[in-house]
Amino acid sequence: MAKPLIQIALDSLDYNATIALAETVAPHVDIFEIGTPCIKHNGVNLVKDLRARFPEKLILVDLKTMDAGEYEATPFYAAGADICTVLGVSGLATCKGVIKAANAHGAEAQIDLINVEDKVACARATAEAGAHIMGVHTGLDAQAAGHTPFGDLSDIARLGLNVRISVAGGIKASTVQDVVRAGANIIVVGAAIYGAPSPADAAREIRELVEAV
Ligand SMILES: O=C(CO)[C@H](O)[C@H](O)COP(=O)(O)O
Repeated sequence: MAKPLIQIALDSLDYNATIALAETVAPHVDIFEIGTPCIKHNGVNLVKDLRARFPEKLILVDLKTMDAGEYEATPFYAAGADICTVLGVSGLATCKGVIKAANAHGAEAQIDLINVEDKVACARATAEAGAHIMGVHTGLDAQAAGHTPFGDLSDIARLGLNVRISVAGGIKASTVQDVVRAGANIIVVGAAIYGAPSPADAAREIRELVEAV
């Protein structure tokens, strides 16, 4: 199996700090995630800027779309996004809209299972509808309440769906190898990199741990 990809969550609101962090960690990551607060704050021009600066990297725009899937996602794919996210709780019609926009641009749609009651049913239905990536995600507020994505990751991985699995939610050096072993294809790391004394060293350590599994 291919080595999992490493995704840095760029979760700052500050435009220049976002670019600077991307430059710092670029040698150690595969995907730049423009986090939801960041894309809301900075808009589509940040996608164009990152695309121009890093033509070799994948760019995920964490839109967390809730309605009007095709309409909302299309300009972000047109600006250079490789992946946009849509909320599983939005329902199948909205997910299908983002999948359609992704396919029109030769790109991918990721279903974010955050706060979905029946994650297995949602994953099955959206995979059947052509979703490319299933995002197992414990959000920042749920993390603060003590939740982790590990149980959900096992539930989704064992379905054997024809999608890649992304996992996010407080992943750090001490847990990254467990999520690789549990079947994650894309590992999202935010605070454990950008909150570290040296984000470059933290990203390098994550890469080395993933490669060592
Ligand atoms: O999408 C997000 C919050 O909704 C975060 O970007 C994601 O959870 C990764 O960050 P962290 O590793 O700090 O949890």
